Amino acid sequence: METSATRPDDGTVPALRLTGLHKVFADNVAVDHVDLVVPRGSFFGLVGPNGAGKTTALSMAVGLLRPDSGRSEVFGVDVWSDPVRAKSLMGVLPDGLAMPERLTGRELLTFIGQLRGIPDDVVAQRSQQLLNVMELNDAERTLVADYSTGMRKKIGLATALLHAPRLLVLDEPFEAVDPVSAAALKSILVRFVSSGGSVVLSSHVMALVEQLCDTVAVMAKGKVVAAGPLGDVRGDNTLEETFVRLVGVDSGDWEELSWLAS
Ligand SMILES: Nc1ncnc2c1ncn2[C@@H]1O[C@H](COP(=O)(O)OP(=O)(O)OP(=O)(O)O)[C@@H](O)[C@H]1O
Repeated sequence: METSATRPDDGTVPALRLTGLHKVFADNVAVDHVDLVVPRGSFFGLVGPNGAGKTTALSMAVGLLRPDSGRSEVFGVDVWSDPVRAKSLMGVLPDGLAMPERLTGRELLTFIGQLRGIPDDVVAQRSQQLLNVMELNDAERTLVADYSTGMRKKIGLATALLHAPRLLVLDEPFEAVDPVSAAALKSILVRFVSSGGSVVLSSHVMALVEQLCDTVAVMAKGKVVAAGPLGDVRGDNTLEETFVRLVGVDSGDWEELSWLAS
């Protein structure tokens, strides 16, 4: 049988392929046999309500959380059987990224660059450029421990980009990022895709996904309920309308909160 170690990347394998990915926490099925294909060169948006399983699926996809079953391949390389090679191809911004808190932004980039085996002069040059673009220059002498949530997202994205990956997997990259920084991040990601990179991001902001992404998947209760090119998934509706139709709205029992009425 052909293995990921031998399968050549002939230019047609997808950037990311999830096959039968499954994860149960106690008796809670967080991700339920998910199949997903992220075409190379696509800007892929993963949406779903709170608790749908997005973070769990992405964590398994990038090798941070071991699946109960199923597999994840990055450009044909199995993330769990060939993690070093798979991780060299992708940059990851996980949810709640744990970072060495007692390093400054520049020190963190230098540290990550050394771990990645990138030559020192290249790390220094790329770090400066990333700090500039992320508008973290003023904060380069600030310890990560003292960064705001949005600044942590930005330095996290910088660490994900440092080794020039071919695929970026970003869990809620715009959460807590101010509009000016968000515009800068968007333009970095758009340029990354237009130069041949592939991006997968999760978000709750439908307008942002519609603006950036050409391909989307909607998750609900651990399953993928729709996936494909944005235009096919939303049809003549907005993504938000499609999302609400697919996921359903549970408006709850307002009577329970009658004490709120003045
Ligand atoms: N480490 C864990 N231990 C136990 N249950 C977990 C764990 N991580 C996630 N879950 C559960 O798995 C389900 C999916 O959670 P997940 O965080 O993947 O959803 P999500 O779609 O990313 O949600 P959100 O949009 O709120 O971030 C939820 O029911 C959650 O409570």
